[in-house]
Parts: sequence; structure tokens; C-alpha cells
Amino acid sequence: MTSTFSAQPAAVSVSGLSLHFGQNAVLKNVDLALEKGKVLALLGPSGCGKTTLLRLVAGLLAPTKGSVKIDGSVVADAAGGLFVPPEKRGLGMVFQDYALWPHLSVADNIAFPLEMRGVSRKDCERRVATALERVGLGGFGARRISDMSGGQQQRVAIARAIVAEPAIVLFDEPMSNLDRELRETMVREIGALMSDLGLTAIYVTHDQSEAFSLADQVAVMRGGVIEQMAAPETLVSAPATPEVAEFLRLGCVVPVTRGDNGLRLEQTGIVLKDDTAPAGATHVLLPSQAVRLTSGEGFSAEVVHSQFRGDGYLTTVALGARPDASELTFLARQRVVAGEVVSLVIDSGDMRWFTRK
Ligand SMILES: Nc1ncnc2c1ncn2[C@@H]1O[C@H](COP(=O)(O)OP(=O)(O)OP(=O)(O)O)[C@@H](O)[C@H]1O
Repeated sequence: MTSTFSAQPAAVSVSGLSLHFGQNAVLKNVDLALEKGKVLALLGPSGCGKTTLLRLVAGLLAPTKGSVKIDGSVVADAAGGLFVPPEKRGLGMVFQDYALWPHLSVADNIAFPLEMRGVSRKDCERRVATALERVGLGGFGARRISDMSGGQQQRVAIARAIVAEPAIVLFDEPMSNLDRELRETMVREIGALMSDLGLTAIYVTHDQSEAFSLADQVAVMRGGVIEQMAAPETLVSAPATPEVAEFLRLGCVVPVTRGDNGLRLEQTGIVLKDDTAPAGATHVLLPSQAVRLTSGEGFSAEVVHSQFRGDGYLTTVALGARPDASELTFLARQRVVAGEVVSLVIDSGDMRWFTRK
């Protein structure tokens, strides 16, 4: 696992964190640290443990092993039997299903965390009005929740999460009930809000573009562990494992073997003569971004399909004899047709090598 640690005191850190449901280990020995003012996205396929990790930070679950610290204070420690309840962790939370009270007004929903803290009525009104302005719902305080659209309800939920100016805001797939267009707008708005307020946030999503647009750091999770935690650009340029490369759909990962004639890319018919692979390389990523069609010498590949996408032709080719051939998808500049055999160039400097899978 690769994590990023910093000399700055972490806003959130977890250490050796595990959670078992009966015999089932859902989270396995996870370590991470998030700096103040930064946004961390937890990204991964369904069931990989993203929500579980978020709920452990929130205090909605207690760890089987390990500990959670918020702003330097331990809020959960399995060994020491310490557990601080969610309402005492100073967090704001935004859920997928909004979790608003439909019978209360917008203002009353947002005021709830302030009332829990005993804030005066006058102060409450002022802070609710500010929070409403921040999410673009100024003047909507008296409306009933049931009279608001899905997008507006999610904005109310965000206003409620930030109204008490918590140290950290946790988002659990907040966009998944919204349609695509609205999701894109909301991602822009949440991003702007996060940077205006300098929020520290953890944001769970299975949507790569959402994670990449919002987060400073992205933790790619798989099977209850963090495979890699890094800035989005680093995940793309230097995926730590073949699994990260495959999950992010960065290109085609193929096994390699060294032979007398050079380095053989299995199931592709490709033999690399300029062998730049490090010792012990077992797999290589052929990144989609590095692939070009050429009229000169290159790797032969048969076009499986190709579709015009506005900015080019999204093209899948078979590297080697089908049906066992590895397939590589990339954006071609020119039109090609299924069945055509094309010539491809991939600079060896753009290839990424792995020493295990
Ligand atoms: N209360 C529970 N009892 C038993 N198993 C559970 C419980 N809650 C979650 N799990 C299991 O833990 C694993 C991780 O679940 P989690 O909800 O953290 O995944 P996720 O990555 O957030 O997935 P999704 O994107 O589908 O929400 C899953 O296999 C899930 O079935």
C-alpha cells in the first residue's frame, strides 16, 4: 500500500484500522492521514469498504482493530476500548439519501446541528441564512423539504453539514441520486464551496471523474485495503499496481516474459527489442494516452470496434490473435473500421512496469 504522510498535524488519521462483520474482514489494516484543508476521495468498486471506512471515521461504526484520530485526538481505539460518539466528533455529514426531515422546513433542518450545540435562536437564524446563501438557496428557509427538488434537497443537506463550521465534512456518495447533468453542476459547486471554505473533507464515490475533479488525494480501494493513495495526476502517471491501472482504465495491462529475442508481451504477439523493463518486471501497462496510429513500422493490431466520439474515434484493438488477445482501447485521431489491421506506436518511455500482480 502507498500512503501520503506529511509533517503537518493530520486533520484525520487512521492507523491499523480493521473491521470485521463476523468472519468477514471488510476493512483490513488501513493507514491514512489527511492534512487540514485537503479533500480525500475514497474511490473503488462496490463493496470495497469505502462507506465502512467513512462510517468508522464518523463514529457510526466502531473498529475491530486500530484507531482513528481527529485533529490529533483519539476518537476510537479498539485496543484501549475508547469510542467517542458521532455527535462529539465535530463532523458534518452528507449522505446519499440526504437524510432530511420532510416535515420540517428547510431552515429548521439546517438549524438542527446548531440547536444540538445550544446556539441562541438569533445566532441560529443568522448562521442558517449564511449557510443557505453558500449553497445558492438564499431565501428558501421557509420552504418545506417536500417542495424541494432532489438537487435542492442535496444543497440543503450540504448547508446543514457546514452550518456549524465543523473541522471535517464527510460525504457518502452525495450525487448518486441525481441525474448526470445535475451531478456535473453539483460537483462544480461542491468543489467551489470546499475551496472557498478551506474544508477538510472525505468524499466517498465510485465515480472516477467526480473523485478526480474534487479531491487533492484519492485513495483507490479494493477488497478492504487502500491500493494507492495519491494525487489524481500521480495515479494516472504512476499507478502503483496493475489493479489500480485496471480500475482507472488507464490502458491494457499484460504479463511479460524475458526471452532471447527481447521482452515478450504475452498474448499480444509483441516483442520489445529495446528492453527498458526493470529487473523482475512481470507486467506492463500500455497506457491508452500513449498510443498512436502510424503509417510506418509499429505493432500490428486488428480493430475490434471504433466509434466517433466528437474529440476522436474511441477505438478498441486486439493485440495478437483473437480470441485470447489482450484488448487496448484508445482515442484515435482518424477513422478506422472493424476488421482492419492497423499499426500502432507506444513509446517505451510511456510504458509502466510492475513487478507482481
Ligand atoms: N452490517 C453489515 N453486515 C455484514 N456485512 C456488511 C455490513 N455492512 C457492509 N457489509 C459488507 O462490507 C463490505 C463493504 O461494504 P461498504 O458498504 O463499505 O462498501 P462500499 O465500497 O461503500 O460499496 P458501495 O459503493 O456499494 O456502497 C461489503 O461486502 C458489504 O456487503
